[in-house]
Amino acid sequence: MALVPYDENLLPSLVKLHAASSDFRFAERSIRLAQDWRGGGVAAVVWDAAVVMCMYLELGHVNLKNRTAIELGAGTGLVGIVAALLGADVTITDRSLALKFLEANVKENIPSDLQGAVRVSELTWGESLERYASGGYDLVLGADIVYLEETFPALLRTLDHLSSENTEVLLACRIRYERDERFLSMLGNRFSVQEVYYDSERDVHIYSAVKKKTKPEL
Ligand SMILES: C[S@@+](CC[C@H](N)C(=O)[O-])C[C@H]1O[C@@H](n2cnc3c(N)ncnc32)[C@H](O)[C@@H]1O
Repeated sequence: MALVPYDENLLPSLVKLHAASSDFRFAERSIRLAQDWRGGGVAAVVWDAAVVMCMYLELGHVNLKNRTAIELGAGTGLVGIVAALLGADVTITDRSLALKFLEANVKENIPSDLQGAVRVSELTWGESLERYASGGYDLVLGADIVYLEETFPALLRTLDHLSSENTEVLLACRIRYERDERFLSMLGNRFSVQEVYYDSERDVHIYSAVKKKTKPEL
C-alpha cells in the first residue's frame, strides 16, 4: 500500500507525477536526485521549500565558504548538497529511515574532492543531541521541517542545542496552517526571527533566526 503521509494538497508541485528522479541546477552544477514518492514518504521527494532555500543560498546573502552547516530533516538532501557545493562543511541529517536514500544522493552529487566536507548522519529531533556539538555550527538549515505539531518541542530543543548566539538558523517554510505560525512564535521566545525572503510563485518564506543573547547573571 502506498504511504500517504498527509493531505494530498501538501504534495510539492514539483513531484505530483511521482517522478523517479529530478534534475536541478545550482552552484553551476547539475544535480540529479532520486525520488520515490510512493515508497519513501515525505523524506523521499524534493519539496518546493528546498528549491527556494537553494535559490536563496545561491543569491549569496549567506556566506557558506568554509563555514560549518547542519541540515535538519534533509529528505533527499538537496539543500545540504547545494550548501556543500557552495563551500560549506555540511552535516546532512534526517531520521534513520531516510538515510539510505540520502547517502545515495550525496554520493551521486558531491564530487570526490568535496566528499570529505559532507557527512550524512541520523538526527531525530530531540534525541541523542549530545552527539552533536552544542552551539557548534555557523548555520542550521531546514526546508519544510515545520509541519508536525507533535514534533515542535523536540525541533525547538534541537535548534536550541545546535545554535550559539553566532549561529544563523535558516528555515524555508510554506505556512499551511495556524500551527506553523505558532511554531514561529514559539521560536521567537529564544531566537530573534525575521523573514528574509519570500518566493510568491512557490509560496515559500525563508526565516532567519539568531539566538537571543542571555543576560549575564548579576
Ligand atoms: C516535508 S519533508 C522535507 C524534506 C526536505 N527538507 C525538502 O524540503 O525536500 C520533512 C522532512 O523532515 C523529516 N522529519 C520529520 N520528522 C522528523 C523528526 N522527528 N526528526 C528528524 N527529521 C524528521 C522527514 O523525514 C522529512 O525528511
